[in-house]
Amino acid sequence: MGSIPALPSVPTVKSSLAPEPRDRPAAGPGKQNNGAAAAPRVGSSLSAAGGSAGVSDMAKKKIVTGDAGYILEDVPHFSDYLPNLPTYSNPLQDNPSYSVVKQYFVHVDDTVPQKVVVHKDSPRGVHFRRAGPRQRVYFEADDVQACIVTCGGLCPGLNTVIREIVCGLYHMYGVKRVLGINGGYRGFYARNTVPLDPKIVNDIHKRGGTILGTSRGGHDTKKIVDSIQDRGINQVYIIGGDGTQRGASLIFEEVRRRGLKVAVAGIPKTIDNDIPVIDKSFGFDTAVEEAQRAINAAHVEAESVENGIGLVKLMGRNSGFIAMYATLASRDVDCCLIPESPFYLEGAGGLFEYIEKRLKENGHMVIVIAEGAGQELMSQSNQSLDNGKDASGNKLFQDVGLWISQKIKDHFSQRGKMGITLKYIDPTYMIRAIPSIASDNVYCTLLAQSCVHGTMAGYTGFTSGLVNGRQTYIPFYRITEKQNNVVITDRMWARLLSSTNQPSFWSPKDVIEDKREEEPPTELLDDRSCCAENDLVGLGKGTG
Ligand SMILES: Nc1ncnc2c1ncn2[C@@H]1O[C@H](COP(=O)(O)OP(=O)(O)O)[C@@H](O)[C@H]1O
Ligand SMILES: O=P(O)(O)OC[C@H]1O[C@](O)(COP(=O)(O)O)[C@@H](O)[C@@H]1O
Ligand SMILES: [Mg+2]
Repeated sequence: MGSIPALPSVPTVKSSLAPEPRDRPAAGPGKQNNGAAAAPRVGSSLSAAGGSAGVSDMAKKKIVTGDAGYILEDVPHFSDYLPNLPTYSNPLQDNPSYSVVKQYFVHVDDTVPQKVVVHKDSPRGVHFRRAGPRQRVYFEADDVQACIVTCGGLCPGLNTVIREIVCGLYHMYGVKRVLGINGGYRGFYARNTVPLDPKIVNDIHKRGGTILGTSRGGHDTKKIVDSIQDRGINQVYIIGGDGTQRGASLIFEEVRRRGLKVAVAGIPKTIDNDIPVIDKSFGFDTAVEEAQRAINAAHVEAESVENGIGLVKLMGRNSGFIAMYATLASRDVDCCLIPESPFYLEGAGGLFEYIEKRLKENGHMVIVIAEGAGQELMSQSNQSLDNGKDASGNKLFQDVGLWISQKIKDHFSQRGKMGITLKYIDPTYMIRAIPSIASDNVYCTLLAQSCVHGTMAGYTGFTSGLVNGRQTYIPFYRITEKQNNVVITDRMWARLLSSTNQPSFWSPKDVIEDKREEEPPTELLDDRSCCAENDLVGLGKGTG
């Protein structure tokens, strides 16, 4: 964490766990009731945020420390760089739907722990600011000009998030002016905008894709912030994955450098579930559900012929979560191959040996492979193949499904080997393009509403995300500094191995080396207990 200089003006205060009274008086003139002031000890680390690409020294960490090793990785707030802004009472307190809710406003000291499994003497550890409505807001409804942009690859639920931002702003805060930015980041400066209101977005959650369009590449910070200024935009909602959040961080820094009262907020999107810290990304459950259809088809094809093999490729560039969860859910899969678990084809303990064994035992088998699996094997066997990068700089992969199908066919066509029939199914874009299922729709709604509450309350430079079942505000650098990957020395991968009976392709020595991992990844289903009062009970949580 490095040394955290204490700010002399902020007294050391013990956190109170008492709920914030509903009728707590408004902050007086010149005071902002934004939560940061109640923090025990606040520091600002001057180190580059996480050192990740695209995040400069300006992205200062806002760290608050407290007793017993408590650390709050806080998010920026207008009051950090725009002193004495006026605040207003939250219109939700007069909203008939919400005004009856007991303790509707989030207590200024509420934070959410990153780790919920602790030992008696372990430090309290890292926390994130709890998301939700605050008593005081930094915008009057008529002054808000919001905009929404979607970037990167498609993901089920994008339209739901758009819908719920528009409806949340409109119905909860009375905000009427919301613009859609067309075609991703480059839309800020190269395309026309579209006005959005609850009527226009009413049915869009039933459609796949994004009504705003999306793109890769085209992030030009200066042009984007110029456009934000020219259009009088003061709330920017950016929906996208790791690359998008890096871009959002740069926009936030430039906005702050120019001293603009513009809230920049991200909503994490990735079908691959490769974003760290958060419990899971929206659209993931939909993807796992839809993958079942492809796996079922592969299974039907395989079991209908002698020595049938059904092979399904699923998305997952660097993280094999979809493949792992689709496999665990299906129970028809005999082998799951993911980028995090290197495998080999020939010889003892290799894939070919396992296929032969499985076919002899069962007469057919199903293999699921994530698109990023086996890339090193492919480049070894054909070193000249380099597919280059996409417009965002993401490495483009060769089709591992086609490659491995051919390898398996070649192997079993050798003299003396058993004859096989292999059917290869690539449902990847079909999975990505469908509308989100019900549970993802609820999740999208909470993410969008949390984001709206945060920007209205003057927070900026944050991503809204679910941490241990609670909605939180997470600083951009925590989202972009690393990737969420399947940890193959965790219980979840062991569960998969025991359900498929596939070889681990690992020697005990490899496993010992991998145990040097510092921090466990976020997992959708793990052994963490689920508290009854969770913001989203049951979502992504199971007993394992
Ligand atoms: N390091 C970066 N700095 C600024 N913008 C970035 C960066 N990486 C990606 N972007 C922009 O974010 C958008 C989406 O990125 P991409 O990697 O394609 O998808 P995702 O956000 O889903 O990971 C693109 O418009 C791209 O230009
Ligand atoms: O063909 P495209 O649209 O460039 O995207 C393919 C990639 O997009 C993904 O769905 C992930 O996209 P993001 O990084 O945008 O979330 C990968 O699974 C896949 O490799
Ligand atoms: Mg990405």
